[in-house]
Order: sequence, then C-alpha cells, then structure tokens
Amino acid sequence: MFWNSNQFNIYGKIVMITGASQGLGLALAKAAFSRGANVVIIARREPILQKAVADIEKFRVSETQTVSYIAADISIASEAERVMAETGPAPDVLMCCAGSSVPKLFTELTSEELTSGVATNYFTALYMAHAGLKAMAKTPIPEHHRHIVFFSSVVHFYSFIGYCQYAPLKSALRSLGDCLRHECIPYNIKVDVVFAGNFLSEGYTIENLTKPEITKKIEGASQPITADECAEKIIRELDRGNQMITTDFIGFVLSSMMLSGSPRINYLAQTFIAILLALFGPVWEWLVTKDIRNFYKNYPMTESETCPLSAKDGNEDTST
Ligand SMILES: NC(=O)C1=CN([C@@H]2O[C@H](COP(=O)(O)OP(=O)(O)OC[C@H]3O[C@@H](n4cnc5c(N)ncnc54)[C@H](OP(=O)(O)O)[C@@H]3O)[C@@H](O)[C@H]2O)C=CC1
Ligand SMILES: CCCCCCCCCCCCCCCC(=O)[C@@H](N)CO
Repeated sequence: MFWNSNQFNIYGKIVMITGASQGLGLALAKAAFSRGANVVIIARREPILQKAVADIEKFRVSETQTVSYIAADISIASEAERVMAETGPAPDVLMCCAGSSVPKLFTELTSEELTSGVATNYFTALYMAHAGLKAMAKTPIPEHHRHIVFFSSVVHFYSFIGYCQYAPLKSALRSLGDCLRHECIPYNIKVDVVFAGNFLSEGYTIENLTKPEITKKIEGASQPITADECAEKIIRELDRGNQMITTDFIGFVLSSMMLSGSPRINYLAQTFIAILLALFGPVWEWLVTKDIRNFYKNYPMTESETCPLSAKDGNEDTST
C-alpha cells in the first residue's frame, strides 16, 4: 500500500455528528461507536434522537464509552453555540452531516423550500463549524489530527436539472472546506469534504417523491448503496488520509474535473481523467440537453408560461 491506512483512529475520542438521528449520520455514529469513540449526536426531533441513541448503544466496545444527544436546530447560530457549550470538552471530530434536498423544477419550488435549502444544507454546517472551530482552537493542540468533516454531494461536481434548491449550497460547502482547510493548519485540524453519491436513507425516500423523471434519469449512474456501506466507505477514506472523499465510481470520476487547489487522491490518474472529461464534457452536455428538451415536450406547462420550450425551437443551446 502507498498509504498509511490507520489515520482515523478515534478510539476514546469525542466524535460529534449532526443529522445523526437517521440516515448516513446515524450510520456514521454507529460506525464511530463501534470503533471506541465517545459519540454526541445532534438533530431537531428529540424522540428520534432517543431511538438513535438506543441503536448506537448496541455497538458499544468499551464500558467507559459515552453516547449522548442534544436536540437543537443548528441552522440558528446561537443554537450551534449552545450545542458546543453543552458538550463540554471540544470534539476531536466534528461531522456536519445534517442536510436534505427537495428536488423539483425551480418554478415549482416555494420560497419557503428555497430558504430551507439554504438553512438545512449550508447554515447547519457553517454555524457548527464556526462554533466547533472556536471551541477546538481554545484547547491545547493534541498529538493526533482532529477533523472537521463537511457533507457535500456529487451534484457539486456536476449540477443539473432538479437540484436548484440544493446543489448550490453543496457547492458552497466545498468552497467553505477549501477556505477552512487553510485556516485549520495551525491547529492541526484536517478539513474533509464528502461528496456522496446516492445512498438509501429516510431523506432519500422523501426526495424521490418529488424528484422529476429527468433528474432520476441523469443521476442513474449513481445507484444507491446502503447508508451503512456509505459510512464504511467514508471511514475507510478518512483512514487513508483522503480529504476529498467520494463514495462511488462516478463520483470519483467527476471529482477529477473539479479539483482546483483541493487535495488529490491520485494525482496522475485524476489529471488524466480531467483531460478526458474536458474533451468529453460538451458531448455529454449536448446529449443531456436533448433529453431535457424531450422531457419538456411532454411536460404540462402552466397557463402563464405562454412560451413553453419545445424540442426544436426556443432555448437554443449557444454553449457549444
Ligand atoms: N441520501 C443521499 O442520496 C445523499 C445525501 N447527501 C447528504 O448526506 C447527508 C445525510 O443525508 P441523509 O442521511 O439522506 O439525510 P436524512 O434526510 O435522512 O437525515 C437528515 C438529518 O439531519 C437532521 N437535520 C436536518 N435539519 C436539521 C437542522 N436544522 N438542525 C439539526 N439537525 C437537522 C435530521 O433530523 P431532524 O429533522 O430531526 O432535525 C436528520 O437527522 C445530507 O447532508 C445530504 O444532503 C449527499 C449525497 C447523497
Ligand atoms: C462530463 C460530464 C459527465 C457527466 C456524468 C453525469 C452523471 C451524474 C451523476 C450524478 C449523481 C448525483 C447523485 C446525487 C446525490 C444527492 O445529493 C441526492 N440524492 C440528494 O440527496
């Protein structure tokens, strides 16, 4: 192996996970507990948090381990500060996993759904990272790396129809991760960003209820895995020291065209894939545009939309 694969040793450490009452957050909490960490989980709904704590408890490996929850809406800055104050000692690992999407066409989204997209996907991570880093910065720097982990999505690498309420905020998290990684150097804190592909969760079931068919078609390359598999994959990548983490093949390929100054996983392979994708990108976009025109051809437009797009006229693609 070229990498040291035990870089995420969390035995006896404090791991705080937001959005861990269900889905991926809960799967990560179980995985962290089974590796000997002390786990604190955060979400808004208390009964679901209580049930999650009981679930996590089953993975205990030491008598001295603790698992607890704090119910809070961490899209509110003062609530994120309260969570950090109530936890006591600063976490060694802060995973900002809370988030969700309402996939719909832009004009069909309400302004409340747009606002909650920003709050749930961006503010929750922004305010927790802010409160968390301030708390971590006050403690003496330990020997081991500490971590702040953001949860973005493959839709950051390739954004497409149906994800207007969600993808821009996941892109903001990548940017926040890149900025914060620089600022965390003096504290020996690693900043990791996870770009998950589809996985099964309560949130995934709900988003599929409103997801347009064309969105389902485009994201077909990312077949859902289970939340437990996704959590294991993320921990394996953290163990290898990777900071830009994808959870499926298409995610890894697409990440290569968007690396900017972020850390690489495989410098040579990703540079090569980036060149191929730069050549192939416009061809793909041409195919997708054709699919989208067909989708709109059969889509019931509202009366006020007097100029519906058709497959052959209007909205001509000028990009290629
Ligand atoms: N599922 C998928 O296919 C993919 C998901 N992702 C991302 O991975 C992460 C986990 O996804 P998934 O497991 O599907 O999510 P779920 O929707 O199943 O769970 C979301 C969690 O976040 C909590 N949460 C939401 N808003 C807040 C808030 N304001 N304050 C505190 N907690 C909050 C929820 O609890 P409560 O409602 O009680 O607050 C719940 O615990 C998300 O960031 C998601 O965007 C990325 C790629 C793919
Ligand atoms: C050169 C261009 C090639 C393009 C290939 C395009 C393939 C797109 C795959 C996109 C997968 C998106 C997963 C979304 C997961 C997610 O975040 C949601 N489930 C929300 O929770």
